[in-house]
Amino acid sequence: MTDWVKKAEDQEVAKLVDQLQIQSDENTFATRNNSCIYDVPATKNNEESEPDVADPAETSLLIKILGKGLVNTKLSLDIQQKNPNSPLHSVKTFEALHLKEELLKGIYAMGFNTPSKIQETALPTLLADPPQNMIAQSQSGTGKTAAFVLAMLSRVNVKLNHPQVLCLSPTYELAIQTGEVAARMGQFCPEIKLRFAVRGEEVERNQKITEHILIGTPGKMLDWGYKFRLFDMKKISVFVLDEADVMIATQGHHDQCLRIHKLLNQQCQMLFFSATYDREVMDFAKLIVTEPTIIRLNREQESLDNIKQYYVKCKNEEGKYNAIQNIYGCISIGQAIIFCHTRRTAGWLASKMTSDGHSVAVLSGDLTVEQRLAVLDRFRSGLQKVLITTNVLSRGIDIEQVTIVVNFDLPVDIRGNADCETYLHRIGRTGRFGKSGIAINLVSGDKCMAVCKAIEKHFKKDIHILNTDSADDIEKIGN
Ligand SMILES: Nc1ncnc2c1ncn2[C@@H]1O[C@H](COP(=O)(O)OP(=O)(O)OP(=O)(O)O)[C@@H](O)[C@H]1O
Repeated sequence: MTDWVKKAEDQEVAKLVDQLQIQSDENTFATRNNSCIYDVPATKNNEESEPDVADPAETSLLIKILGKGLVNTKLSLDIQQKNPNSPLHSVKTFEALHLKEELLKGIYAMGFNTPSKIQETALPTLLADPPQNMIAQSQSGTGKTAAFVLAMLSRVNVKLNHPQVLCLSPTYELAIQTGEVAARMGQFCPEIKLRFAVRGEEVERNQKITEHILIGTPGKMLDWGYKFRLFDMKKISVFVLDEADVMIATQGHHDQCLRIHKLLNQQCQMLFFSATYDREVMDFAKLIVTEPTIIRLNREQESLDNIKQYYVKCKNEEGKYNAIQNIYGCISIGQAIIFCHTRRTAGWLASKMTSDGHSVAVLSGDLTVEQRLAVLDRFRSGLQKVLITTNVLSRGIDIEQVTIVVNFDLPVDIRGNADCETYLHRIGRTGRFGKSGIAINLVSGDKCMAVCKAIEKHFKKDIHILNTDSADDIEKIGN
């Protein structure tokens, strides 16, 4: 494993992302616009004027890199047992799992003293004999990766020199992240060999792969296992689908994962892990995973209880801008996020505010993951007080210190109706942990007003009118 550890360490993600430009698929090179967001080009392409949305794989990577350790949660677990022969129990210590000593040493060397909530329940099932299938869901940072990596390492029979464990990730960078965890956890097990099955990794056509664990992206895995037959898919005993929601919901990945799944042995242990599962994705997962134990960590309920909500009537975009000018002094006392619908609006607003001498950060979909990290780091460290963004700042990315959220554009679905879930998610960023927060909605036109009213009705919480031309009203926001 030593070479492998070194390799993983050498491939520190920050540097990687820097060199590589994130790709949504190993075979597609996304062309990125690295030019400064403030330079809104004269000829604007469609992407800029369409609603800006987050790429789930990029978001996962961002969340992983931003994550600073285990998220402690008091949320309850929801467990469904499809196989009546697999009694469920939980462990309070890693010793209780009866792991190989070297593996336990690796866990402690990583600074893990006790299992996290999801690990307590998942690990006994993951390590059980006979092997049990699992579909697990819990929010980012709760210890899923560490759990399945431990299962992967503990299942390897080092006497057999062929791949026994496959772990699929949606992107190169996410695969490397998982590999790094495996390398660290297995650092005292030099006999366990791992290999990345990602672009740039090549194997001679006439050679067989002898490593025990393959971590990679679906395309490369299919090439190696099916097209070039560099290993025997039927000999795989553990199959892990990480970021299962992204994998299943992304067309290309979906097909490739299904093909891999079909080539596997019936007895292969199937483990699906994800931070979220849409209903369809969960239904699909249940369809292809036989008798799974399903573990879900109940979602933290975002609430509007601690949030004062306002709306400001504006004539047009300029009117909205004036409203922001008027409240700038107030919003920049703490930290504020301004949400726009499109990259174009975000860019326009940022350039206007910048030219008026305000210091603002911008985060939109045309930035690389590395650029987004830099923007978030600056904002989180308080260097910039105002962050202008789109829906690309999607759920899961936590910025605790936000006190005001401004909806420059109210969130709407493709039919133009109020998107209440996104509204809750956006403004739920403020007013957390019992602190009070403020949400200001800039409303122009009847359609927009109707959206605002629909949101008010949906949550049964008043959204009060705010006149940003009135000093008294503005003072009201801060109190
Ligand atoms: N039992 C533990 N004790 C202490 N730290 C832990 C434990 N398990 C995991 N961690 C640490 O917590 C962080 C989050 O863990 P992990 O990456 O496994 O979570 P995750 O649920 O897979 O998150 P994501 O969905 O972002 O991949 C990591 O820094 C990891 O090293």
